[in-house]
Amino acid sequence: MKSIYLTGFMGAGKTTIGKALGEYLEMPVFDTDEEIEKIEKQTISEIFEQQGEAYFRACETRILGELSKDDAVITTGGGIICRDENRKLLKNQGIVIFLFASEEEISKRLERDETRPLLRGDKLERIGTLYQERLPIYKQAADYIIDTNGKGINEVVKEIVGCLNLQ
Ligand SMILES: Nc1ncnc2c1ncn2[C@@H]1O[C@H](COP(=O)(O)OP(=O)(O)OP(=O)(O)O)[C@@H](O)[C@H]1O
Ligand SMILES: O=C(O)C1=C[C@@H](O)[C@@H](O)[C@H](O)C1
Ligand SMILES: [Mg+2]
Repeated sequence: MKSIYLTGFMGAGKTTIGKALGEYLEMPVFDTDEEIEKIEKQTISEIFEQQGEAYFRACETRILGELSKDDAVITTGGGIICRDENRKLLKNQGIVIFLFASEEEISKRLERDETRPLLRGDKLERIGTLYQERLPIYKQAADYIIDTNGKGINEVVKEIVGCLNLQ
């Protein structure tokens, strides 16, 4: 089958849900952020600090193109849908599932997380601005939308499996 791509805002649970989904479906899982960290031998924060966001975005597009295998779960970085080129790759390469979580839920999940470079400074304000900018793009780039608000990891996995008729 075509690969399953999980998209969504930082903290939507792409990495967490993707790992559980891959186990459930017995499919390999690739995370674009983790692949970039392996290749660059730096954390995402270090790449942003030392090479800048434009460099990170170029790595992200390259990795997305390289991860065009079938039969895999691919979990993406929160900003992947911002580039037109990436949206085309996603559309052509697989099934795109947008993991929705409300701005309030995202703010709660990321309250104590200091690993996201784009949320430095006033975190709630940064989340608010990026969330409003990106929400329509996630929706537009998605084949399916799964609401994760108030749901546990296994519940979300079951919903994805159900909506793809894979159960
Ligand atoms: N459905 C959920 N309910 C409660 N907490 C969740 C849920 N999904 C994820 N989380 C928690 O939210 C935090 C962020 O999750 P995760 O790192 O998977 O997000 P992400 O979408 O991959 O973010 P990023 O775009 O920054 O990579 C983690 O602490 C995770 O345990
Ligand atoms: O939403 C974003 O733009 C990002 C999300 C993370 O997954 C990382 O890709 C990085 O921190 C940028
Ligand atoms: Mg992630």
